[in-house]
Amino acid sequence: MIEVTNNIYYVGVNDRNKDRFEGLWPLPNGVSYNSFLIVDQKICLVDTVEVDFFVQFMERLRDVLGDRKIDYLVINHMEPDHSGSLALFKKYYPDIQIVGNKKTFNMLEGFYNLEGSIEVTTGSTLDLGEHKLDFVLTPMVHWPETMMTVCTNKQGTTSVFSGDAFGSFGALNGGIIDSEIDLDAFHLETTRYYSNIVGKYGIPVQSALKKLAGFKIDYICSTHGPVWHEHVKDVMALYDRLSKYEGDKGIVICYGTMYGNTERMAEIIARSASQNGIKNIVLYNVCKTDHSYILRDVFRFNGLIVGAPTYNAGLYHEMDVLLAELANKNIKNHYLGWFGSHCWASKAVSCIKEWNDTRLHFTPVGTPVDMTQGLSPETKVQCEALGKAMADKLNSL
Ligand SMILES: Cc1cc2nc3c(=O)[nH]c(=O)nc-3n(C[C@H](O)[C@H](O)[C@H](O)COP(=O)(O)O)c2cc1C
Repeated sequence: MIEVTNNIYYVGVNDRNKDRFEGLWPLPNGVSYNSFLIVDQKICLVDTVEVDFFVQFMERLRDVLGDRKIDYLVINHMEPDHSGSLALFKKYYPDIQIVGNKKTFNMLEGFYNLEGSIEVTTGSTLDLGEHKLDFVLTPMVHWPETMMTVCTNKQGTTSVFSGDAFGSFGALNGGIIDSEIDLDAFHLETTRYYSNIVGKYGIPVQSALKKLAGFKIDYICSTHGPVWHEHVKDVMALYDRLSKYEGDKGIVICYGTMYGNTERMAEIIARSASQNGIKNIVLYNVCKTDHSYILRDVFRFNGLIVGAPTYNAGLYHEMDVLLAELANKNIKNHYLGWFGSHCWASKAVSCIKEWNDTRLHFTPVGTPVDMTQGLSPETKVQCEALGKAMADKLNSL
């Protein structure tokens, strides 16, 4: 039995089997599906878990409750990694009252042919006895029906059940609350989770943070990763910065290459940026590093330089994929330089420019470098100039 605080129990599970979250994002350290149980005069469960883990989930519930019934199930988020157990769960607890908003109930019917019981909106409350629940609708963080449930007990301790917001990749290996865990592994994974899953929705995240500002929060209980207690302020500050797309000073240099010529350009650009005062520089081969890590670092740092060869009269397609993913995130406040290579008829450099003009809208920096065949002294000078231009720009901010 895992008590988070004052009769709020952790009843989540760990998934160390799945390779990729949403079929897309690698899970080298697994992921947790968190669910919480508030035991009071009325008993309330907040969210469920992925259906594959239903047996462990039921064991955790029974551990806390034995055969007592559950009065309410609050659904903060309908994504199937949290709602997948619902149809089965309802068979074990047929009298449970399902609490959600109008959009939750629409999805509940569509996904599982189930009916909601208590419809809430921002400002609605539910009294459990010693605990009171306040509901806060937070649409598009990161689905339309997403909401948060703020639970305050009579001693004044406030826990926010935040849905996917403030979540992290990584299974919970014994420790549940941040104070029980060495967080080194979770810092970057919280940012990778944010940038890949929530990153497109900076404006809704900002409006959710404003709604939460009225509460003095002691615990943030997300649906993935650690419960935040000692680091509530830090994780909220992180969300504030990331949702404003405010990266730290630094450059992500990302390239595609078949035979190493374009990579050589990237190395020269990186060295020049370093010599001109930039300390945070990361270099990625777009075919080698999973894009989720590149996206994460584009959110962490405000400069991006991309380069790729011309391929069949177009852009080397793995770079096309990355640029499409970046464009989907509506990233603002970022700077872009670019370069490319070709053998007989250049296309890559103009394709990258077109991506930026039409979809990315990063602020262009420096003069793009277009290399023919191999590295010449002139190309080397141009690459150095591009690295310097980005460094100068970021240093001037
Ligand atoms: C399958 C294939 C298709 C290519 N298509 C073109 C092309 O359409 N136009 C061109 O100028 N070069 C083309 N190239 C040549 C490369 O763009 C050029 O050699 C580039 O510098 C390779 O960069 P790398 O050494 O970083 O892989 C092609 C090369 C390959 C292997």
